[in-house]
Amino acid sequence: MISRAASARAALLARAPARLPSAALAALPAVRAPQRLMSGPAHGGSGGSGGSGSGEQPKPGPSALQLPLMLLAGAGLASAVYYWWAARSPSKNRTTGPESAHEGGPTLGKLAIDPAEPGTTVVFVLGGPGAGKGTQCARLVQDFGFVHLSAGDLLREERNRPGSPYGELINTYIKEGKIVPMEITIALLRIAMSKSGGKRFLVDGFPRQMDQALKFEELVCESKIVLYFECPEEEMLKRLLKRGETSGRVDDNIESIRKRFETFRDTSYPVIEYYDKIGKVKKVSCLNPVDKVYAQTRRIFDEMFK
Ligand SMILES: Nc1ncnc2c1ncn2[C@@H]1O[C@H](COP(=O)(O)OP(=O)(O)O)[C@@H](O)[C@H]1O
Ligand SMILES: O=c1ccn([C@@H]2O[C@H](COP(=O)(O)OP(=O)(O)O)[C@@H](O)[C@H]2O)c(=O)[nH]1
Repeated sequence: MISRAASARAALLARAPARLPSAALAALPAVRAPQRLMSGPAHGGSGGSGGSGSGEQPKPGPSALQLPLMLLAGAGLASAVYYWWAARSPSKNRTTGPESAHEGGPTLGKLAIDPAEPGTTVVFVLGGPGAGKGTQCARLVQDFGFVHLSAGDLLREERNRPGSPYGELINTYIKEGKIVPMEITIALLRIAMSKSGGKRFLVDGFPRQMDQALKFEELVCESKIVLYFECPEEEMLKRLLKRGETSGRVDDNIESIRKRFETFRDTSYPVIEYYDKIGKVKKVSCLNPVDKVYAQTRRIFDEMFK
């Protein structure tokens, strides 16, 4: 089992995109704690992730020339955070900044990525865009007392935070269906985990890329299982276009949806394959009404977490 896992991991890493280029470290802002943590079905039973569309502040789109420059700048900035972060790491499992993460509120630049408390349970909730991850998570929160953390919601909150230097970058990545550099997402997740005070987490929509999975598990916590909501693209497309009628999300439109599907196929699905090879994936078909999907999901949680 271990050697199969190791070889699967090596193969996937070989397919992972190259690291971002290095750049100078910029001064980094305070990260506000997300509002929906403990019970707030971040996605809402009917609106799903679209719920996070409230407060959506579409920004003027970049021109064709600006876009690659913004992506490059964003990548460089995030990369700088990563290298700074890695360079200061005194041990493999713990990365500590020069000052306390709690000094004057957590900041990305000063953030200490502490491992999660012993006894913490993390379930990664994966599936294509619009499969129904958020909808099912909201039900699980009610019945099993998990804290629901949607990585997408956390990124949208950070994007909307006045003064965030990541706002434009996050917005561009989301609109383009690309994956925001993991340094930002892992930091936001870790802050949300510690602020929640909880011990059991549904980490929804993350990891979307193999290196994110490995880094999160190295720094924060191993996942207990991976709940995979399987859904054909045509069904997800229908659901997303419907959600787009009210979500106000910058990416619930046909152009962005196509790009998100491509990213899911090429970059995120391999994460599911990796966890499947090591026996961690629990697959649920989403091609049924919400209640029926939930009945199957619930059975898995009854067995594992009751
Ligand atoms: N089983 C289902 N059948 C029909 N519609 C669904 C189902 N599950 C979710 N939806 C709807 O599809 C859309 C996407 O669901 P959501 O939970 O937001 O997906 P995700 O979090 O995976 O993007 C929402 O509008 C939601 O109400
Ligand atoms: O770990 C994550 C989670 C989300 N996203 C970005 O946020 C978007 C929306 O993700 P979310 O999970 O909210 O929505 P879904 O695509 O599942 O409907 C994605 O397409 C990515 O651009 C990201 O970069 N990293």
